[in-house]
Amino acid sequence: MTAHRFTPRGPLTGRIRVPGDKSISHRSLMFGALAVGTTTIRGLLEGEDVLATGRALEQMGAKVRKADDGTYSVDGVGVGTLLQPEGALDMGNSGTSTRLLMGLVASHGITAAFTGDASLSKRPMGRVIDPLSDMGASFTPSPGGTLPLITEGMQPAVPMTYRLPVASAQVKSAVLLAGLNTPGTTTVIEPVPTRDHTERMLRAFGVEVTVEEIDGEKHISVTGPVDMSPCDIEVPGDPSSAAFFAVAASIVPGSDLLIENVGLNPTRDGIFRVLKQMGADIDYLDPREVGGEPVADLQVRHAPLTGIEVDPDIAPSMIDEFPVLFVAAAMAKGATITSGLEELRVKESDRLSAMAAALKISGAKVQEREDGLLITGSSGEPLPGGGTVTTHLDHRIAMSMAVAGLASETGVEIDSTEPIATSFPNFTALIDEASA
Ligand SMILES: O=C(O)C1=C[C@@H](OP(=O)(O)O)[C@@H](O)[C@H](O)C1
Ligand SMILES: C=C(OP(=O)(O)O)C(=O)O
Repeated sequence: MTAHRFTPRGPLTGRIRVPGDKSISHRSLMFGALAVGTTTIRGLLEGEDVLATGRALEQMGAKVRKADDGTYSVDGVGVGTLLQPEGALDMGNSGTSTRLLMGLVASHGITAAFTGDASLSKRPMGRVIDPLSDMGASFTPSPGGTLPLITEGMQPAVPMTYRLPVASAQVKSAVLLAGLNTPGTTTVIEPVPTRDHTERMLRAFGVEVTVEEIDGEKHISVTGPVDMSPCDIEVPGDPSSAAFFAVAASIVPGSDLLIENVGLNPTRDGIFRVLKQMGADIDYLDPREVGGEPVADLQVRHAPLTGIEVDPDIAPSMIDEFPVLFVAAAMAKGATITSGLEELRVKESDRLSAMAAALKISGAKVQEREDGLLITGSSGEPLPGGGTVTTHLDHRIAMSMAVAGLASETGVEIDSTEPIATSFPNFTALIDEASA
């Protein structure tokens, strides 16, 4: 483990470009593997999670290549013809890889073992095992419904209508991906909207996806088995990565930073809406479309923030951004109250307790509640900093507390910087670049 102290620096200025969106990168590789022919992907995130997806797809017959100019290509095997993988599929730290690939395997006549790191091996897989079992797949999980586990697919699988019991794009996508090779119509009912990259990108690969709104709920259907045509994809910048820099520029005095090419899909942009409600100075420049997704350049200037009560309904559109929002709240004037965040307890770490502990060690006033945090901010005063923060193999805890370090008196030490490569390999280099 490599510990690192993120120390206060000058303002963040200039222009930076964050890497490609993690959710879109996973899906572009998976759908490329299911198409017959060659898909090209520009701007793929080369984070550990996405690379784990790529390796697993290669084990199942796809060919993933990187050209000299950085463009990736995927030679797909076609829906229904994924190959039996020889060894276990090592999912590393990635919940998205695991749950979506379990969905794919579930409707193919193959058996796959899924393994992962200590963090991933604690995360609940019952949420995908339940619906995929109803479609005919069999599972042998570890006690508690966790990894390591074996998925035995069923071909042909049985179509179903599944109402999501938790707001989860991963569960939605797992069922829809199983539906691609299932004869008949598979429908997911989504009471609360979650990120819709699966629906958008399947259409780009030639799949008919219907979305009906009934009594305020979305009914999302695919009718299998489908044929998928290859596609040229451009991956927009990841709003979840941009969020660290939006908060850093908001809380470090004198900052004026342009973050280029940030994805602003309405199912993902909650963090920017909440920061603006708190008084952040964020402008969207040159709004446009990249790869079927809304994108803009974000101009972020330092601004005094005020605590708010965050509407729990916005949570799904910023589910990964709460750790860094908590850092913004710790620097705001007054109290920030969050609720309805039970899902944060089953991410790479228990993000409510990990962030409460990390912020307290750094001198912030935090009260942990069952479903959220109550944070009383410092009114813009730097946090004292000091102790070493435990990141629990969680990239978002590491990067959030790195941002806190930039606005602290003495810096914040992260126990391990390795998890950062999961989603944002050049994070530290970009901090250096923006604060040079
Ligand atoms: O579908 C996806 O790409 C993701 C969905 C979210 O997880 P849940 O669906 O479990 O909320 C999110 O936390 C994760 O980083 C990526
Ligand atoms: C929750 C996350 O990812 P995953 O579920 O794919 O591990 C994340 O990136 O914050």
